[in-house]
Amino acid sequence: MSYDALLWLSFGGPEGPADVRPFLENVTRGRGVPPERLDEVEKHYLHFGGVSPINELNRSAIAAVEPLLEMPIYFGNRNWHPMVEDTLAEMKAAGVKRALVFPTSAYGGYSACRQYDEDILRARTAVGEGAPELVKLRQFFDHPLFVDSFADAVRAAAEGLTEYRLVFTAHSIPLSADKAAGPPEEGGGRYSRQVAEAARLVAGKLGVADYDVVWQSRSGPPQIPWLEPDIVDHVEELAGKGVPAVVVCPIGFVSDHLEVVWDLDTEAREKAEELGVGFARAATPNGDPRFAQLVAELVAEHTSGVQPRKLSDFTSAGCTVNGELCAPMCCEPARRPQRPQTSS
Ligand SMILES: CC1=C(CCC(=O)O)c2cc3nc(cc4[nH]c(cc5[nH]c(cc1n2)c(C)c5CCC(=O)O)c(CCC(=O)O)c4C)C(CCC(=O)O)=C3C
Ligand SMILES: [Fe+2]
Repeated sequence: MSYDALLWLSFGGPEGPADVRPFLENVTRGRGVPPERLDEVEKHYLHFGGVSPINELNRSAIAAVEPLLEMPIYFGNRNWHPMVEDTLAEMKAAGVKRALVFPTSAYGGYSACRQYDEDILRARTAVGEGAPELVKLRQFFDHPLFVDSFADAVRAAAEGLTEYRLVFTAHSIPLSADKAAGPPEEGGGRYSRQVAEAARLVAGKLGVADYDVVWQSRSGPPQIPWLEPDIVDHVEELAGKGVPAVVVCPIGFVSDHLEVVWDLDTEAREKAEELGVGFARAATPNGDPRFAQLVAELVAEHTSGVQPRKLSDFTSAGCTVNGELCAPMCCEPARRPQRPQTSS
């Protein structure tokens, strides 16, 4: 099959203080995130001048992939400019008929996979007649280039530390969302099981037998259970056990965006320093040439019949056409809690 372009589809982030609130409104529309949490998260963004690193990181990763492909790369986001519907309109105007889509998330689950299908659907609906056909690339949490990149990043972060605990972290999601992750017949938990598998593969590369998998960046009302433990609580627990240092590997993310530089480099690091625990954070793959190779290889699976490389036994998933689901009822969005109506 031939393709005219690659659409790089990401989350998006604000590029100035005035963008922060409207960006957060876009992210949380209809999701039952309490306003207090939004106020809190707004402060995290304003702490960095209202600029998330995510758009720049995507632009530099795209620049690294461009020389490896024989097709142009377009950049579009779910929550902030360039918005994917505008990008798709531009693609149509440029004569693109069929494109591959690289979503900047390695995992399954509603937020990590299915929501990108919804973005594809939304963009194609907005563009209407003549919208390019969009084929999404598969999940890559178990690709050897992804695993190797993280393994080397942990090695580099741990340099000089003689004794440390290796801690993997990924974005928390509600337990109900994790239960609904994957097709129902699989029994749920596709997101948390894939995160655990990626951690196992990286630890295996490093020859580390004992490590932890924890979660970060939870939001939503406190009465709703999310994946635990939280990274900051976990640092506290390790300190209580006398662990001298932690090396944190953000296995759930591909770039050093705000959830990484705030929740890990700021909050978790401050907690570690307060408790006298050494703290080092492994880099995410974004700046590693192997990440560019990974994207090029996922593309080549479609354009030149390259055999998919994967290190786990998980069923390959995520690759669908025009925002279709991977399977019936796959990664159903969890029912959002009803918020009491406030009159204004
Ligand atoms: C699984 C997952 C990933 C990894 C997969 C992927 O990478 O796609 C991810 C990535 C990201 N999450 C990000 C930012 C935010 N996520 C939020 C809220 C939420 N995330 C969730 C899940 C995930 N999120 C969930 C279940 C919520 C609750 C609301 C809802 O049910 O949808 C909120 C709202 C405020 C808050 O409550 O924190 C913000 C601002 C940024 C951009 C950072 C930047 O700007 O640099 C990135 C890459
Ligand atoms: Fe998020």
